[in-house]
Amino acid sequence: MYVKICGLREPEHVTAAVEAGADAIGYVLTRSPRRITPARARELASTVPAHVLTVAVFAGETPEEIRAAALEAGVRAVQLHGDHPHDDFTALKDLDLTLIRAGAAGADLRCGAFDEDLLIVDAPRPGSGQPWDWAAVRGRPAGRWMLAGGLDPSNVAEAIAAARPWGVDVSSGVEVAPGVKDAGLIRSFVTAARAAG
Ligand SMILES: O=C(O)c1ccccc1N[C@@H]1O[C@H](COP(=O)(O)O)[C@@H](O)[C@H]1O
Repeated sequence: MYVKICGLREPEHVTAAVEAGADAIGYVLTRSPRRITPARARELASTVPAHVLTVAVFAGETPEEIRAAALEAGVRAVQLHGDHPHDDFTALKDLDLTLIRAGAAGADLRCGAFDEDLLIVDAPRPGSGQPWDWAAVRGRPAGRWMLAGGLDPSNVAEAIAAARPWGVDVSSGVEVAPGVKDAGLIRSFVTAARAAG
């Protein structure tokens, strides 16, 4: 089970995620209580070992804005959340970064449909922490896809059993307040996801 922990802002939480065995770590560079600057993301990403994917999260920015911020942040992947057209992915292809497409269950659920490398199937409101009907997508997404939206250490096993994803992605569910992560919750989430997967 591939595990991504998103919305990290503090070095101790990056360390907790890496030590717990997370496969990917996300930095939100778009409008959100978790937003950080590309410079801060670079600082946080600089300590992350090469086997962990560092991801910059965007929602609605232009390919030019995404390109500039991702290069400044020095990440290994970009996540385009929401209604980004196929052309936005094409425009970023030459960056040679892992491309992640993220959207709600109404979108095209074939990983690779927009030339992306990974797909995230999320709740209608990203980063809201609201659980949704995970079982509704069971058997529908194809390829390397992560389930997101309202996951936490106590429900991730149930969500995995319901949707049968390739991976899981969490933000609010490992926080004690919006934008404030908790190292213990991060560790519990990774452990629970791995045990269930
Ligand atoms: O986390 C955010 O604030 C955010 C803002 C804008 C786009 C994406 C965002 N995060 C993504 O939302 C889900 C996690 O949601 P949840 O909080 O666990 O319910 C995940 O895909 C994040 O990458």
